Amino acid sequence: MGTRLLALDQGTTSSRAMVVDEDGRVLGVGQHPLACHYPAPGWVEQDPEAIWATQLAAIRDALAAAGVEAAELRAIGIANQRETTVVWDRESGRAVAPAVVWQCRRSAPICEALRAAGREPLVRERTGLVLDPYFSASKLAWLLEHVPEVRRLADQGRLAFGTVDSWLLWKLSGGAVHRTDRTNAARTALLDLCTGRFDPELLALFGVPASCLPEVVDSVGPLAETDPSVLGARVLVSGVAGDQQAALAGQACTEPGMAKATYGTGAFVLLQTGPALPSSSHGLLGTLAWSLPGRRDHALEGSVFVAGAVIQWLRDDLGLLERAEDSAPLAASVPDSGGLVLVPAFTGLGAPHWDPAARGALVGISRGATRAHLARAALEAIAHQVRDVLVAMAEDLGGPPGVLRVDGGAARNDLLLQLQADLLGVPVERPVVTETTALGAACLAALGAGLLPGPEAFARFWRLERRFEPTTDEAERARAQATWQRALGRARGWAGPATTTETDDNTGGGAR
Ligand SMILES: Nc1ncnc2c1ncn2[C@@H]1O[C@H](COP(=O)(O)OP(=O)(O)O)[C@@H](O)[C@H]1O
Ligand SMILES: O=P(O)(O)OC[C@H](O)CO
Repeated sequence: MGTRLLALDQGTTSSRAMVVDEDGRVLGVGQHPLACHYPAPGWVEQDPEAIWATQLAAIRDALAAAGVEAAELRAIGIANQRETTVVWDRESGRAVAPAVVWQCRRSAPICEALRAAGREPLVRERTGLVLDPYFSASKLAWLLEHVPEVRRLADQGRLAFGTVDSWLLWKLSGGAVHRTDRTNAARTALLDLCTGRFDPELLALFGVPASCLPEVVDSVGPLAETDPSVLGARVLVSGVAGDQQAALAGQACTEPGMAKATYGTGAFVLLQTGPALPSSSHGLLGTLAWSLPGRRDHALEGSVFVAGAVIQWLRDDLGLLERAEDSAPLAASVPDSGGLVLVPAFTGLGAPHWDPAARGALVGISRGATRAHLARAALEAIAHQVRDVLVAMAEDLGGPPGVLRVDGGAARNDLLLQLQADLLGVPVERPVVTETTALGAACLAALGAGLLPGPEAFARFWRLERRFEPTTDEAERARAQATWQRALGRARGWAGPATTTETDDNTGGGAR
């Protein structure tokens, strides 16, 4: 039997696992859905034990589908939803609070207080991020402040904090390893992007005790070994990265200037910048692409909080669709959205607007509006949000990337990708394997196990399936953009103080 790698993709809506061979050929997959809970407006939680149980079940299914025993695996790679904050008791190994999901806005008041105290520049300069409840630090601060058991364990030095990669490493290793890869650590708002270490001043700012932190390690190397009681064998974990960074690897965006967009629950655009530390004056994030021994590559990122999730909302909450894939034919049954504009700011707005108080808006409704128009407006909204990020990137870099590589669940939607190319005026390329995140985790695992010479070799796994060419001119794009900006103005600040003034100017400025 040739080399077998196991790639884990622990996402917001499901836990997936994939067995691949040394050429990135998929031999077996497993997938188990994962529930989100919404206990209050703007709050999003998950059960940490369910994260682990669904991931383990997906691993078992993938191994069975591939006809592979754990003992035959050369290595494991992990990609995970980022920022989501898990806390557990080191002694019992038990999670002691719900996982506070990346989309959750509960810690907005903590960020607001720090902003009012003038601390935002410190966070921005040191971490590359903005001061927003999206990132783990304020979520952890909230848990320490509001959950007595979390505080008590922290005071006793028994509290362990981790993003989902740490939680999975802890579980896979039977509690032997409390580590995080540097790309995940870069999303906590506690890591100094320059030194690659947790920063004491940031820890003090958010009131986080150093004793609860995981050890920060590279994205590749001998990161952990599975406990035999978990999979029935000791297996090396040799690659770990946040899912968007893993997708950047799976899309083989290894040269500076190459960009990808992943359309999952949210949409995440990352542009490779190489060893240079990226900075943005248009509301984008500076982040790590991957951390290798002796080399750190970086990326500019624009994070959109609601993308595929708006299709889920149409399906599960409004009952307008039976399946997510029905959105394409339904939207294609009308030539345009009939004037409807949907701004799906259900959990605020991410890049480049950074408005935690924004909420969803549906404007331009006329008597002739149908569910087909709404489905089309939903797809347009995904494409507009990604365009806003690409416009900000073009402003930061002096021009847009020449092509956008796409992946993720919603990238299966041909109409969405054509709308995207038309709004951007840039070709959009979809690879054969759209499970790019898992593929990227496998690439990192292969690199960490010494099977690949360097990231440049990731290109070996990438093959084009379809290219979507733009069919619009600049004037059409400008008109569509102007309408979208007006609708954005209606959504912004909605959940904030009633005095918030509405503005049609939402483009520049970036992070406040
Ligand atoms: N054909 C489709 N058209 C539009 N959206 C889709 C389609 N298929 C799946 N989705 C959306 O994609 C998301 C799932 O993508 P996935 O990459 O699995 O997400 P995640 O990694 O966030 O769990 C869901 O929000 C779903 O609504
Ligand atoms: O699980 P996904 O694909 O929605 O990704 C979530 C992101 O990592 C959040 O930053």
